[in-house]
Amino acid sequence: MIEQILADKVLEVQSMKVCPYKRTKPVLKPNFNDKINIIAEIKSKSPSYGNFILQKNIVEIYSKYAKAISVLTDNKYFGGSFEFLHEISKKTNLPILCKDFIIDKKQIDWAYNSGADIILLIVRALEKDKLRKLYDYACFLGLSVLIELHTENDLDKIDFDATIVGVNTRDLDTLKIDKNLAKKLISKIDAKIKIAESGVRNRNDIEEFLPYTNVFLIGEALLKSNDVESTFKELLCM
Ligand SMILES: O=C(O)c1ccccc1NCC(=O)[C@H](O)[C@H](O)COP(=O)(O)O
Repeated sequence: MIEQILADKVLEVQSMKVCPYKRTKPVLKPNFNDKINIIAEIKSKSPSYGNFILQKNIVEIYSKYAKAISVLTDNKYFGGSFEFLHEISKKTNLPILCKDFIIDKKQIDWAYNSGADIILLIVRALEKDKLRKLYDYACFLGLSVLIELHTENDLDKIDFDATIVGVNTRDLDTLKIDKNLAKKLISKIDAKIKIAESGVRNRNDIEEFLPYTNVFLIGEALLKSNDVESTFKELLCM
């Protein structure tokens, strides 16, 4: 799956124009100092789930309970766009994570100007040198960077001091969730902020990861909920 996504991304990047937006607000730094911290994700669809029906007041609810909002900007597989991120950034005071398959500086410029505060770099998607260059460029713009790992091999590509490191429980080829592999990997990371990403659906999943981290990137459980506030309360143990 990931090979196809990346091949499509190369074509998308080649046809990218200059971003029409100009960033006006300062870049926000995420704060994950609560007992449980949720980065709540907005996407219209995903390859593993299908289509989501987005509630009208979703940004408002997320802003009440989450510590940051993750916005998918990939269009083909997740139904997102930079325009969508730009609109969301105008409606919240939370830091925004631009979640995309970033392979080029141009995408970082779009993320920055559209209002993102954090970008995602997926280690599996990048050569070691490219990963470092994109990381340095995002830092130069003042953005935070979430470095995403899937396997232990990914660790070999990180020769810099990554502050925010996430472990995605979803295998990018099969799309299957493996929480045990993720827990093993997360315990090997020495980063200031560690994030458990994907497949966190309920309070039990949170409890399972709490010995390893207290920051969670959650999309599906919130997006398919009929009562998003109650789902937040369950996940946050309120
Ligand atoms: O979610 C997918 O189907 C997917 C497929 C291929 C590559 C990436 C994919 N997901 C990206 C993510 O990392 C998740 O959107 C994010 O961690 C939230 O996960 P979830 O809570 O399971 O929606």
